[in-house]
Amino acid sequence: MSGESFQVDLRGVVDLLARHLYSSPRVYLRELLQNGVDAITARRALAEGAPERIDLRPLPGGGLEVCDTGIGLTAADARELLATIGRSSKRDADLGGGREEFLGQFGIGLLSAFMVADEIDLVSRCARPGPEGQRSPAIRWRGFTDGRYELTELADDDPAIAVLEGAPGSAVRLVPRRDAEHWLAPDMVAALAEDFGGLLPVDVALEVRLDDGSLARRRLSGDELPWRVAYPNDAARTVALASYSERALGFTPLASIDVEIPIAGLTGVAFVLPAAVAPTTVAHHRVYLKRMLLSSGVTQVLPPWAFFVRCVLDASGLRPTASREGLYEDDLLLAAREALGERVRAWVLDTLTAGGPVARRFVEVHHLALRALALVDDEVLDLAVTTLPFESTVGAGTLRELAERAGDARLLFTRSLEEYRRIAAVAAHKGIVVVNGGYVYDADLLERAAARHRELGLAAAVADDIARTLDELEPVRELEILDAVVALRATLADQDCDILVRRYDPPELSAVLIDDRDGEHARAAHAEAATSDDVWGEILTGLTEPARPRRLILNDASATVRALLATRDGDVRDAATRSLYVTTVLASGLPLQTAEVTLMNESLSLLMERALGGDSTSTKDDR
Ligand SMILES: Nc1ncnc2c1ncn2[C@@H]1O[C@H](COP(=O)(O)OP(=O)(O)OP(=O)(O)O)[C@@H](O)[C@H]1O
Repeated sequence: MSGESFQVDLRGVVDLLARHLYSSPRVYLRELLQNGVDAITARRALAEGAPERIDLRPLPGGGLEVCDTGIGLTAADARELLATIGRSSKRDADLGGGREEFLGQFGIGLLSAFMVADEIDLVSRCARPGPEGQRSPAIRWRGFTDGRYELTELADDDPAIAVLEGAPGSAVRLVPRRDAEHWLAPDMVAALAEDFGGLLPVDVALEVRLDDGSLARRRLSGDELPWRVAYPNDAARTVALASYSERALGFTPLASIDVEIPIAGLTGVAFVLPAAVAPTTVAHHRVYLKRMLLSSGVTQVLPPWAFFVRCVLDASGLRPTASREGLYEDDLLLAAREALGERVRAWVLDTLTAGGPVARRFVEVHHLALRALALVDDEVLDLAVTTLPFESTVGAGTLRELAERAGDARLLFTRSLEEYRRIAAVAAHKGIVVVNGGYVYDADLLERAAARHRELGLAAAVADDIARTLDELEPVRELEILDAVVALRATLADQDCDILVRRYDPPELSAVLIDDRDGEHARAAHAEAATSDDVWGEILTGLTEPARPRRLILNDASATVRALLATRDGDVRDAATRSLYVTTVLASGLPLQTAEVTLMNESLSLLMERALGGDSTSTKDDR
């Protein structure tokens, strides 16, 4: 069998890797810094005290030179490593992954420079001595976008060597590509270097020309990880971390949570957002790998429920993807994500258990997050019962507080906002405690709380719960309005809605609607009524028969309803009944059908005609 190699069109590969792998040309600087840092790491493995410096030098004509005090390259290295795409000195041949101490591993990083440069010109001298102990000769390697390269060994008197200042190391010079000059401008270089390399442990500096013409180094890196700095006390640390969050993330945190996951070589801080965000928000975290910024948009380090924190992390054990803009989804990342989630969760539990101002503020701002978490986490649910506020007919309160208010009675909850609206006004006046379960997560949360905390006496409200809030009329009054009720029922028969009259508070409320389209509640109430012989049974029977899906329950305490029941004008009575029906449907939060809108318009027209027709002349006369 004869082995043949792929024929590769270099121009295509260079273009593909340089321009389609990375999301922005800005990463060119990160790749150059990374090569410098790795070269320095390799050199320090040879000679402990070797200098650790990277100089960024803007060139006249718009180019940029990046000089490092690293291991350097021999001509053979350059031929093998720089001129072979995908070849890296930093890969672990046995394990396939990148070697622990280095940032790079794929052997493609240098190509990213072609996003901003037409030519990469590298001068280098290897720190490793030759076979006879002699100093390695300096080399010059020039690579072009079309895949050509030139490699020369430099004579000791070659002026190109001057840049190395007689020491080992490398100088990479970029000749700007047309239209990409701004990526190489000094301010841009400083901003990129600070963003990517601000936390690097090596000395990265930009060369700047001072007013007197002399050159100076503006240091851009070397900061200790902010969470690793030794502060005089906890308060000073809190202030420093808060101000770091302002600079790096753009907000003053409500709290900060230290995180450490040894298996991933990970340390950092999770900052709690000071304001609420939608639960659908995808959280972006700032992740460093071996203190080089991977990306400020990493989404994979926390579980989705932790949308209320933003992390700044540094990890040595996690692996980057080839574009180095995200993390490779391996078992270690999975374990790290779980551990980080656990850490944030533990903070939530500790904070809520301890109480105090941070806990109060957290519940106030991030109650949605807490509800989301309580849905999937029993321990958080237990705490939520005593910390999370719910809206109810007796005001806002935690479930524990509301259960106390309900006393021996059941603590009811509705599964939707509409249901709550329908039931709330009447229940409030009766002192019945009903919790609004209509907001995001709440219905499911209340169901879970009801099942896990039976001591709360929490139960979903059904139609007969509403029935219990309404008083029967005196028999005399029943008789009095009998004919009127029959007429009213006839009016709404074509709406498939029954009419009943009860007396309840508040008197301003003319009617409530029981909407029981699936009929389940009605059947349950009916069955209950059939087996009970007390007065409730009768009321329930009254409410559930005939079993039309909707029942409009008029309030005999309302002046409007009393007037309606008393009127002898059939047209007005019909129109008023229909418009009362439609407004009650609306007030219940139910959608209006086209037929109902028509009904409303016709009824209102008639009522207005009657009202205006009677008044128009007298109004004039009154003036
Ligand atoms: N400044 C430098 N000093 C010494 N060697 C270098 C330098 N820059 C590049 N090299 C060598 O060239 C090789 C290829 O570099 P390149 O940036 O393309 O890939 P890499 O850093 O190995 O991996 P990655 O694709 O993950 O960045 C490196 O492995 C390294 O051996």
